[in-house]
Amino acid sequence: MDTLFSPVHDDSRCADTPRLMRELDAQGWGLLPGLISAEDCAALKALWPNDQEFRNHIHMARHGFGRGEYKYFSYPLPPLIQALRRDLYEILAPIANRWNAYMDIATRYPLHHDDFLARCHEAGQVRPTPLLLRYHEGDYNCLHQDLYGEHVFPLQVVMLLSEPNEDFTGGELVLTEQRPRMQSRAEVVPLHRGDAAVIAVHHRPVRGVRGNYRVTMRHGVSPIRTGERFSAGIIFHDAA
Ligand SMILES: O=C(O)CCC(=O)C(=O)O
Ligand SMILES: [Fe+2]
Repeated sequence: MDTLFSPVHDDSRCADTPRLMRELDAQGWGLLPGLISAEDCAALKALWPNDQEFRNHIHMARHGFGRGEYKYFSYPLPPLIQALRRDLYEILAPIANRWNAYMDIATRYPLHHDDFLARCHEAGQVRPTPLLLRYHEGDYNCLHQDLYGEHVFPLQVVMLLSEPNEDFTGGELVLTEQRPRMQSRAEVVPLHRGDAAVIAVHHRPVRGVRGNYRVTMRHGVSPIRTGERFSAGIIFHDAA
């Protein structure tokens, strides 16, 4: 899985960082097309039955989260997930800091993930949050926010590991945003296998006539109509 490094370190990918920033600022989410290879998608899916890779197995229906399953990885994370979590954090921390400045939130994020994790761990948020998700026909993921304690990194990454219209139909990643005193707006994120979306965890800044204001974001997955859909999530804060 060492090949997993290449996308983030590839120059063409780095050159896309300004585009990612523009997308995030304009809509609260942005794409990282082809972040991981088809082989890496297959390797991640193949981890599903390996219980020693995971700390917890959640059946979403039992908690009212929707229908389908997910598993939180344990430490040490698989090398690909570990590398992506560290490298993507470094790309996203400056954006997160700018967003907090726009939203008048005092918190600033260190530029390296290890330092941010140390902050989480000191506060008792020590459990790893990256996860692998599996959905079958009829499964779905209710709109939610991945908050796991006081410390929150405001951006997260969702990687699609299956190919729409080949491996599954339906099952779209859906984002909603709720603006003060307005009705909610929904958007579908177009992903192919190997693509990732960077999404806001709970808030994003929107420029208004009287300055910036805070919009509440949620994400979920629409029902899978046919087939099997795998995804993986990278959340940068750890859980209490
Ligand atoms: O399956 C998906 O696309 C969404 C997964 C999710 O909720 C997450 O990674 O936090
Ligand atoms: Fe989520």
